Amino acid sequence: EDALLTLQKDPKQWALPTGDYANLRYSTLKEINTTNVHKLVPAWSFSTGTLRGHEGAPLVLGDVMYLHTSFPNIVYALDLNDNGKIIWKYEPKQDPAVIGVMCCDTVNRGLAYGDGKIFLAQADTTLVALDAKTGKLVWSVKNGDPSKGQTSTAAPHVFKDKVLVGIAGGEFGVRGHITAYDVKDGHQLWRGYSMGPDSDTLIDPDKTTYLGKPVGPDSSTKTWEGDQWQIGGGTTWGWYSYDPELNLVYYGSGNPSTWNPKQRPGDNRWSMTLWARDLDTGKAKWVYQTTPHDEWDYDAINEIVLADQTIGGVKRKTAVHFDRNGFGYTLDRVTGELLVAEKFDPAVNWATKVDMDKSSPTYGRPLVVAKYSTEQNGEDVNTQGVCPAALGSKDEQPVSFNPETELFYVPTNHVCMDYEPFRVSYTAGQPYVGATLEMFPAGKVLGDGTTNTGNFIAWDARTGKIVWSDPEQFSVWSGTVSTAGGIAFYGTLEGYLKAVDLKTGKELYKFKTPSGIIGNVITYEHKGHQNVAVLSGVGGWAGIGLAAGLAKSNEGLGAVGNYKGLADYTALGGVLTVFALPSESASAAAPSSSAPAVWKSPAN
Ligand SMILES: O=C(O)c1cc(C(=O)O)c2c(n1)C(=O)C(=O)c1cc(C(=O)O)[nH]c1-2
Repeated sequence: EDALLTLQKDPKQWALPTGDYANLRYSTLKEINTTNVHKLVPAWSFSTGTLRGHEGAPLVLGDVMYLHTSFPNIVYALDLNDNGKIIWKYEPKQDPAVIGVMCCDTVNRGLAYGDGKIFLAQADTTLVALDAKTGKLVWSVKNGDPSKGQTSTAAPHVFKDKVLVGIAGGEFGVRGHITAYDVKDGHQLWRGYSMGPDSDTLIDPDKTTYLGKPVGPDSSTKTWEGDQWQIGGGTTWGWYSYDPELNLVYYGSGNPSTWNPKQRPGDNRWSMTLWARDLDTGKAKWVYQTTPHDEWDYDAINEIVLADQTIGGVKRKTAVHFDRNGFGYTLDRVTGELLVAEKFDPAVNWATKVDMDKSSPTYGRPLVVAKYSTEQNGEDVNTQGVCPAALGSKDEQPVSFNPETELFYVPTNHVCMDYEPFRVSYTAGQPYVGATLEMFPAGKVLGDGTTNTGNFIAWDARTGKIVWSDPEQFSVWSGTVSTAGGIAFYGTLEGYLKAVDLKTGKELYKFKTPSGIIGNVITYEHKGHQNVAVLSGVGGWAGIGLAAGLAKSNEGLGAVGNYKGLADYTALGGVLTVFALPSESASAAAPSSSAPAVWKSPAN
């Protein structure tokens, strides 16, 4: 029996960092709906005590909320019955040297729960299991080595009786892997690398498939020159999903190292790859590489959402993925068959399309436009006006799928770049980047007079079409939740929590929180009433200028110039804000026996 599976079906709680195994980020709660959401008010708030970027979201289990922070990754257990009074606090002791090898701010994407424990993957790659009741350390393991550039930013994911963690450090030549540990005592069960010999990747040459065909022996190593795969990147710092019926885990691997494509001939498999692995053995069932031989840093780590949809009259178990490269992919998650691949950002110009002709030698591959090929233009040549920019048409900020509208709600970037590769040599623990970038609004390339660097869109993954698109001044770097109340919530880099109508995209509510939002909105129920919670705290790659105090336009791996306007709207600081309807409208909307007391001051 899988207790977590039962727990995630209860909309009163938010038990997984992704909401549920499928990563739908959908809630059946509907007390807050299209007609009353404009009345939403902050009920209580909590300063996390750290300043830099706050990604992810708290967990809610019963009357307790578990909250994490940016480095040094403090964990709080907060009492929901007492406006967030601290039940316990855990503060890891970590060597601050790790900050120097974190590429994109000192973010952490959150906690996981299972077997009575709260799991934290610290920046220094230590995975700790804390007693959920007391905060006492139960066990800890080292998953990597920061002196080699290995760090942790992703949330751990508990699937059944295993806790899965990834590794970051693609800009330091780290070879990516995903590792499963036993929730009980932390002993390692399996580790699957993104690249290397079949015994490392846990690929079976005869059984693991790529677009329906077995991959054959040495499918990874033969696409690299010599032993370059050993420093090949393909890190695993995104969100993972799990299908209990198929017993398969889904996730994506990141960019090949270095960013200079000339230095690593070949397809660089299996970087930039969507993976389906057996939860118990780690064995790969299928792989699909979105960007073979990456020339732009289009990591494929973005989440894979498991939604069941009817496509061409056939009911499918689909896997939907919005890649950094600007294509929205729909695959059959049982077989890895490619069903749809279309651009979800109108700016995308590096490829004309993904070849969908099964008889073609380039089947399943993007058709690259020569002008935007940093490989063809070569080293020390500035390839200009490539769309999207390295941070993609979407980065790690997760989408939501709404089963009622059958649409995906997608936080996107609308940013292009100039990209100049240069030669680098590898030294363990030193940056191994190999390109300089400059980023700017996509309108500069499109020539349409627009200056927005984000859009919040609704997407139909059955056809690969944008249904509506709301421009945002800045990239939408916050994750989304959608509800049975007909609303999607997301945050903006200026700091607004927003609610929009699922059908039309019409803005129904906004509230300016204390700092820019790069966290993911969640919703849960407490004492009979629906609450919405979000972490503010500007940072991440988009907010790195503010978070790390950088000012030169091409600093922060090229992001600083593009987002410099943020300083006119917001400043640093981690704060959780919890929203609810005021008591009169809440009772009118949904009569309840329990007292709607969350927004009353403790004095009442
Ligand atoms: O290659 C890597 O290992 C790696 C790690 C991370 C990270 O751990 O945050 C990011 C990236 N790459 C990256 O390419 C990227 O766009 C990015 C954005 C962010 C963020 O939190 O805003 N992290 C990362």
